[in-house]
Amino acid sequence: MANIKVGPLNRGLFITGTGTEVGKTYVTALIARQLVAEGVRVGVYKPAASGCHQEGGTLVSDDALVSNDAVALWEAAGRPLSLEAVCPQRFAAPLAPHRAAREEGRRVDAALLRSGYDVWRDAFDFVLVEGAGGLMSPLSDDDYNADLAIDLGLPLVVVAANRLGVINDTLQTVITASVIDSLRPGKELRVAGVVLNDVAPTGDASRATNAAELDERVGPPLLGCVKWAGGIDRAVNWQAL
Ligand SMILES: Nc1ncnc2c1ncn2[C@@H]1O[C@H](COP(=O)(O)OP(=O)(O)OP(=O)(O)O)[C@@H](O)[C@H]1O
Ligand SMILES: C[C@H](N)[C@H](N)CCCCCC(=O)O
Ligand SMILES: [Mg+2]
Repeated sequence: MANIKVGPLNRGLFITGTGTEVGKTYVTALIARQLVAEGVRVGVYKPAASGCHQEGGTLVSDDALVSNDAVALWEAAGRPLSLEAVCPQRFAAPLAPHRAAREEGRRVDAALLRSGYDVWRDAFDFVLVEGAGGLMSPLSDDDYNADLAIDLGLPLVVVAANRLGVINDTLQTVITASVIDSLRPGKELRVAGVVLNDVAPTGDASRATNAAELDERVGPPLLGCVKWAGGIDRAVNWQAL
């Protein structure tokens, strides 16, 4: 009997990006809706969100704070569990979460960043985790997004904004992931692929060639391209990445 090598069960993806406002939420919601349509029980997790708004009344605690990202992910996944479970740590200032927390005299709870994933991992077929900002954006006082992705053991999908500069931005992110052991000895991060996303209805001349450039220059596959207000332009088996 050939010894069948069973690889680690890929139970989810960590969605990072070439930065903030590149379409991580938009693309993650597209993936969630596709998986739901395929009958997959999808979990969605936004470990920490900043730039949250308050729902009515005065801001008495972060209970009143709502993350638009969390709402978009929760709706796309069919309203699993609760918004609180989707995003347990919410802050108001449009800053990196650790800074937004400090503005409120609080700290991002590094342990909760990790433990908040458990309920999703244990109860759902596949979990989509959206980071905050890019791979080396701080999450807590002691964590970058990369640190959480390492500890959750999930492969990365890099959402890249389809505009001039995307080649550098994407290569920087992908190369950083590939050499993460130089920052975190003994650790590794795998980039499952890149999604090129139109972040505006119209764009610059580079839009015509960015996909071909990334295909040629970036090691991990270009999984798909997303037009403004569109879907992913090809079939992707997200669970097999
Ligand atoms: N392909 C697209 N079509 C239509 N709207 C888009 C598309 N990509 C992004 N957007 C919109 O652009 C804005 C920024 O996108 P999004 O919120 O997904 O970025 P993000 O990377 O998740 O940002 P953050 O770092 O704050 O989480 C949002 O209003 C989003 O709905
Ligand atoms: C507020 C914003 N929309 C994001 N949620 C947070 C982006 C943090 C970026 C930090 C950095 O890399 O400079
Ligand atoms: Mg987002």
